[in-house]
Amino acid sequence: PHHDDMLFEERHLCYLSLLGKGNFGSVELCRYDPLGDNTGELVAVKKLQPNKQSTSEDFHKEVNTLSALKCDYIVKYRGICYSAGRLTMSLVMEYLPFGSLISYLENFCDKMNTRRMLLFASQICKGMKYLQDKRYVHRDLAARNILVADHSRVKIADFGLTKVIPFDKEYYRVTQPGESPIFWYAPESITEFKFSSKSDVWSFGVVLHELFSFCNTNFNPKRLCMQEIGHGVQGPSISVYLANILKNGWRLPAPLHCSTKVYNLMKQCWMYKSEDRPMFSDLEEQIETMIKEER
Ligand SMILES: C[C@H](Nc1nc(-c2c[nH]c3ncc(Cl)cc23)ncc1F)C(=O)NCC(F)(F)F
Repeated sequence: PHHDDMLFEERHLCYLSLLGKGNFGSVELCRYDPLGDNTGELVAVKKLQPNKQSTSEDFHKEVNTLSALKCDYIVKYRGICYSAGRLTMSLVMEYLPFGSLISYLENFCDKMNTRRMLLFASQICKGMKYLQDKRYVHRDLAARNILVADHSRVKIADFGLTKVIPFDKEYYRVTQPGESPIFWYAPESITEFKFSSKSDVWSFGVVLHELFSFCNTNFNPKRLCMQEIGHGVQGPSISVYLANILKNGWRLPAPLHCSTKVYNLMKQCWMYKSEDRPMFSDLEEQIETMIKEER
């Protein structure tokens, strides 16, 4: 582990509440209180329950991924907590009080405006550009995996599916899809399990759609795609239908009150061929320009 990681002693980690569950285990809100006087800091503790989907090797990979990332727009890794007898390990991260972007948009809808959405979008671009420069592919970029630090700062989180692209390739190919968020996936990820920074760009376009739909559950990507595919389609054939409608040019419709310029940004991210999609640096420039033009 890196020199500035802390080793958290389990006896000083006080459980406060369950924040949420993933396909790896759960994330709990705890107070790290070595003085025992409730003055300790709040932390988010990711407990690993090795199951069929994720093993402790995956866990170590996530620790190595997270501890190498130092960016204002990526959730901060704080250290590790070994449980008694070192049977299970926990990943300790900073706690962001406003929670995921999904819950933030539901709770602070009235605070949202185009300017703030574009600010959040540019910060996600900055975080993704940082990841891309380190040849990381997130593979699960979605509003549910963006955390809100305060009313003007968001951070990318949940690096459970992140992979490093081999030095001699431009993409990462996974073997089997597992629990895939296919409605956020680029066509080449659905049909060939290929992941690259350009497939992350596609997912970023879907996050833009979620942002500008105010994460309105009636317009979430899964529901809109299933409406188009037909609710009668079930199970693994959904990805075949989804790949087909995307190949035939269907895309998520423009969210209500979304400007043409913002929808064009999404459509650039959803170009069928990955090489026709912009880089995160291009997207960041376009968004910065749009922020300046916003009154
Ligand atoms: C499984 C965990 N789920 C949840 N986490 C939090 C949360 C609030 N504040 C937080 N601060 C640091 C962390 Cl790591 C999580 C939270 N809130 C609701 C959840 F359902 C999670 O990690 N979700 C991915 C992401 F972090 F991106 F939201």
